[in-house]
Amino acid sequence: MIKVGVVGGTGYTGVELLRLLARHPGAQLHAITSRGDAGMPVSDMFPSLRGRVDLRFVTPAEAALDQCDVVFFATPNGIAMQQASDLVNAGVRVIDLAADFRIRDIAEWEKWYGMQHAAPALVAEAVYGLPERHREQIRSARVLANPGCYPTAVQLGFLPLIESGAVDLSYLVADAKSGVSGAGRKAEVHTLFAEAADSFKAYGVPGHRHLPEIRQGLVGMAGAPVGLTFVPHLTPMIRGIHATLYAKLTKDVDVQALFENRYRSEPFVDVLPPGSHPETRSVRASNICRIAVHRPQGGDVVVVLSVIDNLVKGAAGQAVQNMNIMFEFDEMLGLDVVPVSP
Ligand SMILES: NC(=O)C1=CN([C@@H]2O[C@H](COP(=O)(O)OP(=O)(O)OC[C@H]3O[C@@H](n4cnc5c(N)ncnc54)[C@H](OP(=O)(O)O)[C@@H]3O)[C@@H](O)[C@H]2O)C=CC1
Ligand SMILES: CC(=O)N[C@@H](CCC(=O)OP(=O)(O)O)C(=O)O
Repeated sequence: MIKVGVVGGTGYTGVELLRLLARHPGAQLHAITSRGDAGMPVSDMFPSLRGRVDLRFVTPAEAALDQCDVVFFATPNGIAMQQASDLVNAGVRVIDLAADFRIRDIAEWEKWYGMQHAAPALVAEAVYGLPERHREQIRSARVLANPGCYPTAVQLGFLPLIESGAVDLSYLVADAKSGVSGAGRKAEVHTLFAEAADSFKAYGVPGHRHLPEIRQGLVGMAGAPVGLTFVPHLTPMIRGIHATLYAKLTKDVDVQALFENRYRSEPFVDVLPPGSHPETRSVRASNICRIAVHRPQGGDVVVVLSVIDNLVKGAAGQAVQNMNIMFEFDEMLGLDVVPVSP
């Protein structure tokens, strides 16, 4: 049984971690932090966890995180980088759900995140936790950079095409839509019901902070520069990401077979039969990414549809999947959840 700490247990990804960890047979919750709600029983804030989590929130200072085997940071960007060195030096493994360790180029990270990086040396050793690509490195990671939600859906959708050299790397398009929980639980005007419901909009078109993360991943797959256009949208749903990806084929390949072969042994990627159109609700509350691949009218444009639950495969579920790999548990332990439908 490993001892687990969660920093930021009152946020959307934090409570999703608690939901998954509470039923994980190899993990014991040791401390769950909140600065604003320290002292409150976790199950008072989240009645869904009554009988499952009997801890109270504690402040990060009270949490004795150095007693843990692993600490998850479900905090805003810029928090984990301040505490990770001390934890790693105390023998604690760190899984950051924020972006502090995702971008290898420190100057690039500082440009997009608007702050100075506090732990550049740890960025150099951190492992990017997309298991479908980096499973071997994840096993021994001391600092694990859990991928962003959009980057997970987009990279899994492009991966077979780019690895096989089947597409024109100079013109890749990712048109992605997210539910409102992607913006977190903190109060903000643009996520108010009257602002976000019954409406639909793009944002971040000139540049979103997930652009450099996705580009870094695609360049790693290709071993060459890529030209990527990424446009995120906010949709009036709570959970889910739907990424529609476009690329131009440079050779005549059976794209269905390409995807099926690449993901045949992946427990959390489901390649749907030809002609399918995956819905976000088909992955709701699960760690599954469902993918369909099309060549409309048999042309040379390939269209990939990739759906995930942003809070699960896009955050807490992938983080638990990474924990399972790091601690040599079965990769599906605690994650064999049937999606909720409708
Ligand atoms: N929502 C999503 O779909 C996804 C989110 N992420 C990333 O995961 C992280 C968490 O996101 P989300 O759960 O949505 O965020 P929320 O805003 O919902 O929650 C943030 C949590 O962090 C705590 N917190 C805030 N500031 C600090 C601090 N300075 N020190 C310690 N704890 C702090 C808050 O509690 P308190 O203030 O009481 O301490 C709260 O529990 C973010 O970096 C986000 O970008 C990644 C993928 C998807
Ligand atoms: C709908 C919405 O606002 N989504 C967030 C992205 C989700 C997120 O929290 O980003 P990370 O995965 O990098 O942590 C945004 O666009 O900023």
